[in-house]
Amino acid sequence: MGSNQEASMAPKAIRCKAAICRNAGEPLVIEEIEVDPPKTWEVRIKILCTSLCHSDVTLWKRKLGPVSAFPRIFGHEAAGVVESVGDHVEEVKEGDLVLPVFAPSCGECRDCRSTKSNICSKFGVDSGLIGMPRDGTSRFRDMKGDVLHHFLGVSSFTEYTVVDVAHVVKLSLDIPVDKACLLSCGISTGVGAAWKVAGVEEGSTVAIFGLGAVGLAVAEGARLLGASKIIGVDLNPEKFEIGKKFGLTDFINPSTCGEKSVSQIIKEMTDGGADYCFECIGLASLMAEATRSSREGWGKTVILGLEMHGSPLSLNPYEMLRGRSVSGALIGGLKPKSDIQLLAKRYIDKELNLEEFITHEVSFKDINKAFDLLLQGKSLRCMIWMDK
Ligand SMILES: NC(=O)c1ccc[n+]([C@@H]2O[C@H](COP(=O)([O-])OP(=O)(O)OC[C@H]3O[C@@H](n4cnc5c(N)ncnc54)[C@H](O)[C@@H]3O)[C@@H](O)[C@H]2O)c1
Ligand SMILES: [Zn+2]
Ligand SMILES: [Zn+2]
Repeated sequence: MGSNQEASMAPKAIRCKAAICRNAGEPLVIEEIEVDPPKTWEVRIKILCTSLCHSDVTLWKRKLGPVSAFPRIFGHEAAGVVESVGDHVEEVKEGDLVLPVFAPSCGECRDCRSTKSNICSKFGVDSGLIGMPRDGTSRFRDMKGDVLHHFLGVSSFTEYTVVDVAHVVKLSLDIPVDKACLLSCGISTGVGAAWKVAGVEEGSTVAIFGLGAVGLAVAEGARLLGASKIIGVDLNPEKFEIGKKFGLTDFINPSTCGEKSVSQIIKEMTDGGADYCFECIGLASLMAEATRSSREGWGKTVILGLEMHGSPLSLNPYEMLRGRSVSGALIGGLKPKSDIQLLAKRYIDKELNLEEFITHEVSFKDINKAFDLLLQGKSLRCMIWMDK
């Protein structure tokens, strides 16, 4: 084939619509942008649907620091199809259903080869935080030619995005795309934390601080693993009714506890403290309270919340000496490329409840409504459809 023909077949930049955040905390603006072709090891994805996770909101609000960069394309929970691939990409091809995920896996580093870790040490924790993970540059430009920053290796609030193949999970086409989308972050985080990080056992007691999609996915995971008591803690009383669909058996509203602390009440309800506690809000004070709610001897607390204010966690060492442990996890300790496929299968097999997490749907042009709904505590996940 002549070089002219080859050049004409090579993927070109695409013009499409994206929801851009120009300044921290400001509503997103739908603008036309240009998305570069995928470079070596990269995949260009046509996003079909995306949803809003609280981590988007926390970092959308943040004005300063290394994770803050504007203008930016947020979004990291999505499903799409491969539009084109760069050199060396063999794992996926045009037309495949894929999830872009914020947690990378190279498949070769010490962590990727170990069953004990899901934190790829080749790419590190900040992979793709504001630019492409291998060279730090952007594949997005606005119509003035100015660079738009990436977000968490994904940037899904755009009709087309480019991600590194390390951030791609391939799924079979038999899962509906909106259910698949949920598995790209929040629901995998919660279910994975109960399953892989805590290892919840049959008959055990569980306490969950924060009943958003992540907290309720912990409940769903604990329900599937046979927990006997699943206590939810949330300031929003409406979360008890909805939580029952995911196996919640008890509810505590911290604002109506009177003299007693939440940990005291949990200890009374569980004969000494819950076997497994989870923090799914993002407040250091509640991470400590969750730890105090866990049982002496073997109680384990799993931190999932992204601390909203960057505050440090303060624990009483005497309480820790009495046999408690604390750990944290990204994306529920899952190995994204293999474990998310297992969760998709459990949905197909009608075991894992995904439907009830989608409480609202909006078209892409109304993306700011998804922010309002989450901030008002009305939605679990609002599905944002690109073609509606
Ligand atoms: N570790 C990970 O890999 C990972 C992945 C996804 C999300 N997250 C984090 O998990 C957390 C939850 O995300 P989400 O999308 O479910 O959020 P969400 O906003 O849907 O849910 C948060 C819940 O916490 C409740 N809440 C807020 N303040 C409270 C308080 N002081 N006391 C009791 N309840 C309170 C709210 O009413 C709400 O129900 C966030 O911090 C998010 O950044 C972490
Ligand atoms: Zn998320
Ligand atoms: Zn790796």
